[in-house]
Amino acid sequence: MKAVHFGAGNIGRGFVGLILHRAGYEVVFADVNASLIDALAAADSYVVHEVGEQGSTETVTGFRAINSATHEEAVVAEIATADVVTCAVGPTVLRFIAPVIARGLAARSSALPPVTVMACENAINATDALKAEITSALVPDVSALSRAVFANTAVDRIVPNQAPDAGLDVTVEDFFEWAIESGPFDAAVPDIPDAHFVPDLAPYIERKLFTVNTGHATLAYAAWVEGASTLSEALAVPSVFAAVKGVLQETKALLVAKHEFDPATQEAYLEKNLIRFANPYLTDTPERVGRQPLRKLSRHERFIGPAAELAERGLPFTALLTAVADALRFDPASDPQSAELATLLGTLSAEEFTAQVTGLEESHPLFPHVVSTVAAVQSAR
Ligand SMILES: NC(=O)c1ccc[n+]([C@@H]2O[C@H](COP(=O)([O-])OP(=O)(O)OC[C@H]3O[C@@H](n4cnc5c(N)ncnc54)[C@H](O)[C@@H]3O)[C@@H](O)[C@H]2O)c1
Ligand SMILES: O=P(O)(O)OC[C@@H](O)[C@@H](O)[C@H](O)[C@H](O)CO
Repeated sequence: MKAVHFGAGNIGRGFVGLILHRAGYEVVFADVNASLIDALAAADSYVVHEVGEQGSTETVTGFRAINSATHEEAVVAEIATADVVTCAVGPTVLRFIAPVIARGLAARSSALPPVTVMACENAINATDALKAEITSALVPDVSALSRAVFANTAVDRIVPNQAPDAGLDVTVEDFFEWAIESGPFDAAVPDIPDAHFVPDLAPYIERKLFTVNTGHATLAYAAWVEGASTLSEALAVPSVFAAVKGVLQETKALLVAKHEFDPATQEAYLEKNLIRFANPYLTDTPERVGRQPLRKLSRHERFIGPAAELAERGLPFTALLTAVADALRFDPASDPQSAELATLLGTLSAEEFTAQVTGLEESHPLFPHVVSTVAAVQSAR
């Protein structure tokens, strides 16, 4: 079995590549980072260090690596004969890899079984977004779409940026979860024993994004405001801990009301995540977890997504607004989106900023609350 995986970064090597290798796939990594691809192509193996209470070490072998910027034809040929295509490149990069996948599908023999395509990004229904981009790339002849099965997934494992001297090895937390929707598969689901296949992915992806990622981003932005250099250091500050716990209680209320999760089970889930965020064996930073604040402040993302639904249901969302206020203060020099955010804050009215950045409609019950939050941050600058 062969898998082509776009994005040989933290989650690519430390999660998707590892799990597919364990499942018996030969993994072909495709990435535009020349030094990373050269190192992978020259290596026989890399090591994944799983750290935490259940720490262990695992070696990944049997992979190949192709530079998709300079050797697109080779990636197209691999996709034409692959069993699985995955990606972990970031939601904003899907439109760049889609034309390559489209070409791979067009080159694929219709005699082969369809290839499974799964985007492993932190976004609701990222595979649907990838499929839409692939469709655009195939227009006007979209018949090659029938040579693929597209399945949405929810992936969860904290993989921080790696130490400069780590080489290809990756240090990851010991926890992971990979949920894949089963509906798109007619007969058999792909053979990935560490993944679980579920008929309805929505509760899983929303529980993950609105608990793990909402809490994580709240922690990152509060840590940045606090001047903390690591997330575990910030979480030890009582006011930061309270801010994170506050958003998790609000999103818990939404998840329980919307998906009928058992409240005690959801409480245990959020408590487990507080422990994950404080993992003393991992060094994770506000810069990584807060990266791309404009993406994180968008309509269906980890803050505005749940806050909007809470407002619609008449449930509290004040802790989420406080997290949004902290996000507006995120300004590391390394993050181009935070510079863009600062420019927008300085040039738009609070109403214009709210409409443009969050995508909320003026008539939405959350809109005036976000406007007030933005105005307060603007007047304090
Ligand atoms: N790191 C985590 O803890 C984690 C966990 C779950 C999900 N995710 C999601 O996985 C995705 C990747 O995150 P990451 O932390 O691994 O980031 P990363 O920056 O470590 O890796 C991304 C990789 O994609 C590559 N890339 C960029 N443009 C490309 C292109 N056009 N073609 C091929 N490769 C390209 C980059 O060179 C890089 O190696 C994001 O959507 C993230 O939200 C991350
Ligand atoms: O990858 P992002 O930028 O969407 O979010 C940053 C982190 O919250 C994220 O990478 C988590 O570590 C991951 O989602 C845990 O499963």
